[in-house]
Amino acid sequence: MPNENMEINTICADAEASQFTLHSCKGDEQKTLKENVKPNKLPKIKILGTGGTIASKGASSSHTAGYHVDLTIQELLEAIPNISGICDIEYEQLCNLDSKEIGQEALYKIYRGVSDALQRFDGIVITHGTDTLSETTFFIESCIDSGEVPIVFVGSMRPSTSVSADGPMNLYQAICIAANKQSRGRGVLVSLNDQISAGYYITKKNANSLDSFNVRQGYLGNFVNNEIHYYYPPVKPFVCHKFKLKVPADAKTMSLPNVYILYAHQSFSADLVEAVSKSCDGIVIATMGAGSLPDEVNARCLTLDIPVVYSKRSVDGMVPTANLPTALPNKNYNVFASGYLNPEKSRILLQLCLYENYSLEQIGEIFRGVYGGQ
Ligand SMILES: NC(=O)C[C@H](N)C(=O)O
Repeated sequence: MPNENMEINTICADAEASQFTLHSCKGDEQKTLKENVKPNKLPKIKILGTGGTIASKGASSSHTAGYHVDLTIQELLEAIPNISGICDIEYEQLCNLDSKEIGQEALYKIYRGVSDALQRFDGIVITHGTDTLSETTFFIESCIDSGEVPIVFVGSMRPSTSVSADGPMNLYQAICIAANKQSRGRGVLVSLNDQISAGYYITKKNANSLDSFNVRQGYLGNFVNNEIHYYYPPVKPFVCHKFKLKVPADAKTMSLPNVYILYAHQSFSADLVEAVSKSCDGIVIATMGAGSLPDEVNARCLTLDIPVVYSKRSVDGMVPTANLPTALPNKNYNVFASGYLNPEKSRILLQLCLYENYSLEQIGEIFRGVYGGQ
């Protein structure tokens, strides 16, 4: 349960000194205590390690590519400023992978790790590679109702061995964010490069820069010099459909249906789409513009027996339903627009719909929900 008694406001420029003020939230008796006065109860934060660049080492301090995952979550925690005045932590290594290797088994471990921690902790922090971070955040936001407990994902763009490695500061900030009362009720968050973002919307936009995550709907707040500034009151994306992942409690993994992503381009082939459709349960297409595909591809998609989601190559913007092809007579309509979702998030949403055995009609409703329930 969230800690009702304590609100933490960090006020000191010197993080090492850990001079935090602790405000008792009980009625009128608002007291300000220095960190050396032992608080009764600090927020309890669970930290789950999964790997990524944040847990990587390179060949030398000037290398920012070609590194490998080599650090445990304990070693990562040893490299950050003192947090003993902020929260009590417990940590666990779920896996230690570059995020390109995260498949259903690792994703399920993260899901289980978060679900278990929700019962006993006030906040959860997950270290994760940035390449597929937005897929995991979208999956967790779609499958877990976290109530008041913030779930904060964090990664880094530089390996731990590089000059000006960003990992330790990002991790420190993520823990502060998870422990902060203002973060309650905000669902899945991402802490990276001093920004706090919404896990549902966030997307990796730059393959190299420290400011790699930045999307229009994404930023919720800022972390500066130990201060956390949210721009809005607690909010979760109201377009997010919550799925109940029905997996037996003793299962080691889940088995989501196969959904493939195809990237459209000039001369994009209808035969390719049809050939792929024979070996999967659904297709997502990164269309040109806002749902544009050659007429022949549109016509072929409508004849398939599996759902096809039209997403987009462009990082920003959306695919409106008005750009979908017109239904064939006497054939169930199997083509859906992804709205604001990029291809990889559309893939997860379609996988979850298929896992639930939703009908084409229900899948249509879920995807229309992405626009805000139109
Ligand atoms: N910056 C990173 O974390 C990239 C890394 N390849 C990963 O996703 O694990």
